[in-house]
Amino acid sequence: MNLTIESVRLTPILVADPPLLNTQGVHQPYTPRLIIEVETADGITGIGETYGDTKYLELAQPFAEKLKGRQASDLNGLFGVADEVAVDASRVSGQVDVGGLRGVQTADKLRLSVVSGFEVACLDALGKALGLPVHTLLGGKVRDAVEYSAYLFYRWAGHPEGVPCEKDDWGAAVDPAGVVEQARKFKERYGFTSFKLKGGVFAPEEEIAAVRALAEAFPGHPLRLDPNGAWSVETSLKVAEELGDVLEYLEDPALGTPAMAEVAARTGVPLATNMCVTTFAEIKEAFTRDAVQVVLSDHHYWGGLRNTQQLAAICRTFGVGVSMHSNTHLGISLAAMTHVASTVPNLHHACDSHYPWQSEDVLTERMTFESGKVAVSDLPGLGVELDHDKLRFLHRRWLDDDGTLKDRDDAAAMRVADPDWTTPPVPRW
Ligand SMILES: O=C([O-])C(=O)C[C@H](O)[C@@H](O)C(=O)[O-]
Ligand SMILES: [Mg+2]
Repeated sequence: MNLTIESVRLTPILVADPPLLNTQGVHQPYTPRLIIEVETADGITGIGETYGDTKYLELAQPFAEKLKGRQASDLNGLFGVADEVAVDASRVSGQVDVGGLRGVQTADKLRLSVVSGFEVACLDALGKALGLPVHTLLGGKVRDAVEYSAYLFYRWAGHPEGVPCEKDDWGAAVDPAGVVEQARKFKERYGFTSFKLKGGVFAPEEEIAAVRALAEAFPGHPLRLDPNGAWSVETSLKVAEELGDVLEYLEDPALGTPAMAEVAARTGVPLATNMCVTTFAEIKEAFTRDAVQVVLSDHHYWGGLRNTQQLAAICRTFGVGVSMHSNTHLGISLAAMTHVASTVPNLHHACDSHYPWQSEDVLTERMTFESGKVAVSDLPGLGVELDHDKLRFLHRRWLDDDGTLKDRDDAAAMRVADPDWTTPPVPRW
């Protein structure tokens, strides 16, 4: 068996995205992703997926070059390769990432976000070469299916008039009734039994009313609310008090570890985060201050599936819960998330996934949810197959774009509807 990497193909694409609202604006009609193909000397191809914005592409190109001639099995070596790739300082502000709402932006995190796509592709190739599923390469699954939660968003029925986009049948959700209706559709279509509402969009009272309406419509179902740090400590505490009886956890009510620690000290409602613990360096302060009770891992920016396992082990050591965060992603990443989640013993909360919002994919067969769960594949590698025609079609869309959509910008998308829109200050309420 020859696992030498002979070629690496990088294909940036634009995929349709609905008008999902968050505290910074609204999703653009198309969002960038990068599809990675790693081919071994034996002609085996492994696939991976990660963020597709320019700053990731800039790193992925030199990274891909350095990978040629290395072994697909040399997963630890990927981090050394990443260290050799220079990050343009202007790409990392050290501030919270405005495009993706996933915490501070650092050069290391950018590198890890690229490493993760290659690590998944190498694991897929390795699994196919050995005839083993990715979960076996990760030490073996401890469950046969992984549970996901319905990721509810306030949204418009469609993108603003005149904006080229794909249509969908979800309808608008801008009030409690709309949110409940959306949750019903999620339950009907995918069988989800826990619900997360993306908040920070409307005033807290309106979002409290929406979560109350969900609790009435779905009694006993786990509920979460995530305003992406849009609230002050006092507002966070007020929401926690009003919704404490129905929330499984409150996600990033306030921005940053000090504010989260203050909220956590004064409420019994568990706090989850994908904003203040997003790198290994951030763990110590957050855990010693008891600022968070659940960390939402994300293999994309934590640096891959094995780093996700390491994060889970640290959480287990400190008695902190673990689950999964999601940005817009396609089926390759859902497959990767499912493999790693199946190996984490202490994963006791349903994971987030944007996948139901994505009408387009690059797989020959879409991933499916049964009773809110994705079955863990036992096929070699990730157990999914790339559809090259679909990939070409979505790449063509990326090539044809004039640059407006090549970098995610929720504020710019919002300005199409509201020309005066600027990213709100934090805390917003
Ligand atoms: O905090 C979170 O769960 C996210 O940031 C997930 C996504 O980025 C979501 O907020 C979005 O895409 O608008
Ligand atoms: Mg979040």
